Amino acid sequence: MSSPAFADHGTVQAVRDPAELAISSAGLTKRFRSGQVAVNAVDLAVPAGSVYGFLGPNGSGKTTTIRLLLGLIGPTSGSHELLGEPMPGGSARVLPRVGALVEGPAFHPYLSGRANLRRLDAADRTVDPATARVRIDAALDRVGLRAAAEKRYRHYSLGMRQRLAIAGALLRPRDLLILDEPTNGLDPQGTREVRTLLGTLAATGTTVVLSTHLLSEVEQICTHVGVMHLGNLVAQGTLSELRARSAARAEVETPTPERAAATLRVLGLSDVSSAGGQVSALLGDVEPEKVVAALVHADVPVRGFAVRRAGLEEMFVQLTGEGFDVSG
Ligand SMILES: Nc1ncnc2c1ncn2[C@@H]1O[C@H](COP(=O)(O)OP(=O)(O)OP(=O)(O)O)[C@@H](O)[C@H]1O
Repeated sequence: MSSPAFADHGTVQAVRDPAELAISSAGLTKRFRSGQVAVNAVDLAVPAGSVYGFLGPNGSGKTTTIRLLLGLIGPTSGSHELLGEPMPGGSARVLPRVGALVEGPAFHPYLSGRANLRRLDAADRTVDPATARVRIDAALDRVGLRAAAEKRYRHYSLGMRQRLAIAGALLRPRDLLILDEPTNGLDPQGTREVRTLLGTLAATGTTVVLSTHLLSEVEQICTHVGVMHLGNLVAQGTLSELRARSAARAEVETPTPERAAATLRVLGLSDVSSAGGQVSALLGDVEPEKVVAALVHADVPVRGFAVRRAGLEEMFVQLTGEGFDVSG
């Protein structure tokens, strides 16, 4: 399976076999009546079998995109496919294979986890009530709640509550799970529980898409990432592709920063900045050894020289102009 190339402004550059994509969209756009464009020409490419982190600051359009994908709202323009089926035409065939957690299900606090799932299962008219117990037990097993199944929901920890919500989405076998901020509001223990669960689900071949505003979450559990900013998909691909794309900077430590900065500019380096005894600039296509030679040639005393690649966090800041919450 080939990997998608990074898109500079929301376009997927590599042409992929659509059959390998669990989700693909072309020009998906949502303009609300207020005139606000919440999702702007988004071309998603979510490879089958991936754990795809849909990353962006609050208000960047993640939830609206997920609602569009699930057909909960219609697009202003653009199209998309889920599991190879065009939507909304293929809804009846494809939606039973898609589990989603957008607004968590309303669980009854005084009922047990099992009884809550029973109610949820009974609301699905398309399944055979005679096999409910098997389905519910299997879902409880998958989220590790079998032993706590008879406990009342109100006695569940936050992590257990979220795992029960995921169990609700797993009452049928699913090929694709779409989860909106599944760890939002959880304590560290609950967050760990849910992340571990998502890893387990992915290991069984289910494609998992989760939206998050936490870069660390993407780094810990995702294979792929799509970055949203102001309704635009500003980058998409594997984590290693994103890392490889991050810009390299040359850093020079010198007692003559002004002369060093001038030399770097002459060589064609951009974004030259100087602070203290340190001069830094984007390398671009210039080879580091050429930079060192030019500095020596210009009689710049070089006390230290390093080439540093921006970390993912710095890169996201460059892409979105915003810091990401790196905790969690
Ligand atoms: N029904 C609506 N009508 C008008 N504007 C909306 C509607 N729903 C969302 N928006 C606006 O669209 C933008 C994107 O919102 P969205 O909820 O998709 O972002 P998000 O990335 O999921 O953020 P969050 O994590 O805060 O939910 C926001 O500015 C929001 O105010």
